Amino acid sequence: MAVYTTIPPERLEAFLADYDLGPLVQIDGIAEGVENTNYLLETEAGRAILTLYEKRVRAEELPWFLGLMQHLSSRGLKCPTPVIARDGVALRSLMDKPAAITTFLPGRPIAAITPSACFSLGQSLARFHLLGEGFRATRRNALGPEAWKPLLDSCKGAGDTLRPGLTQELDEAIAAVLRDWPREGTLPAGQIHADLFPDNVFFQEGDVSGLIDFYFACTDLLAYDLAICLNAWCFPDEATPSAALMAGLMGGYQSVRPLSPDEKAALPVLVQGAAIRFLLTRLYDWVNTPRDAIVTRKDPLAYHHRLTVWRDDAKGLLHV
Ligand SMILES: Nc1ncnc2c1ncn2[C@@H]1O[C@H](COP(=O)(O)OP(=O)(O)O)[C@@H](O)[C@H]1O
Ligand SMILES: N[C@@H](CCOP(=O)(O)O)C(=O)O
Repeated sequence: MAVYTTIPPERLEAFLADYDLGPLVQIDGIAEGVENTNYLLETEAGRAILTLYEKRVRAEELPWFLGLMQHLSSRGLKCPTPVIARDGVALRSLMDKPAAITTFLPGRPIAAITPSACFSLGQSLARFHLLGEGFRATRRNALGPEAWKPLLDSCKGAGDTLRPGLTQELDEAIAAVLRDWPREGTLPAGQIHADLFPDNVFFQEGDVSGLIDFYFACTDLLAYDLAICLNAWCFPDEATPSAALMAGLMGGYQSVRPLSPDEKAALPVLVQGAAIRFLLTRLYDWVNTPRDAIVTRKDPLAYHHRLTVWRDDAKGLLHV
């Protein structure tokens, strides 16, 4: 569920009066998503998404996220763009929470991941990276390598209840990955999406029709974004890697932005880092989400499987 805040009709009407969208035809709460409250708005001007930003997104960072979306969509990336109100401002307040309207994107997440879907995803990811070049403001990755050990420590050994020995194993894996992590300035960096999972990519007739959910986006290594996608898209049963899906993703990406030899050489450590990052945030949520919460907790061990696979032979699997 992702409707944490309901809006009385008179508050909505007053909010919409600041826009040039015409009268409201219909409003529906959107069940998908976990972080924010999302509504599908239908006005005389067409469809749009109304988002009320809930606790986990820091209000002071919203101008950066909205600015990046505006920058990328105005340069042709298929992603939501903030709708500007009559006073020229996109980020507003509704029900005492930050709120914004963004454009609606057609399409749906893909039902079954195929090599050609991965190719199309790779192309979109590379375009994101190239088009992000002109967006100068930066945002540090709050879930980057230096955050992993504190995140593990904050779980206070709870991982061992999911898998005996997991805490120590992760402690050692983090240390090993940090030792090999590319030094600052050695690989191309820029704006990355950082959470481009299958639920955040819409498809129409087999091709990507839109990228959504920019609220983990940050400034980091471009190849790390590809490493996140290799984890999220190329393990169809959550444990076994698919060579065909990886080839599709790598091929699509490199058809738009070829990786440098240094980026290729770093990919084995970047995929391990990406597996650790999602394992840890899922573990944190596993420990800290009340059992009766309506949100479905995601399985941390799915990323332990991936980490094991990468540690075994990332170089061979990725052909780098
Ligand atoms: N621009 C958009 N166009 C169409 N649907 C959208 C758009 N943005 C969000 N949605 C819908 O809202 C859902 C939740 O959005 P998302 O940004 O993933 O929320 P959360 O940040 O809460 O996880 C998506 O799965 C999708 O169905
Ligand atoms: N993609 C992350 C969780 C973040 O969820 P989202 O709904 O905001 O994309 C994971 O799978 O662990």
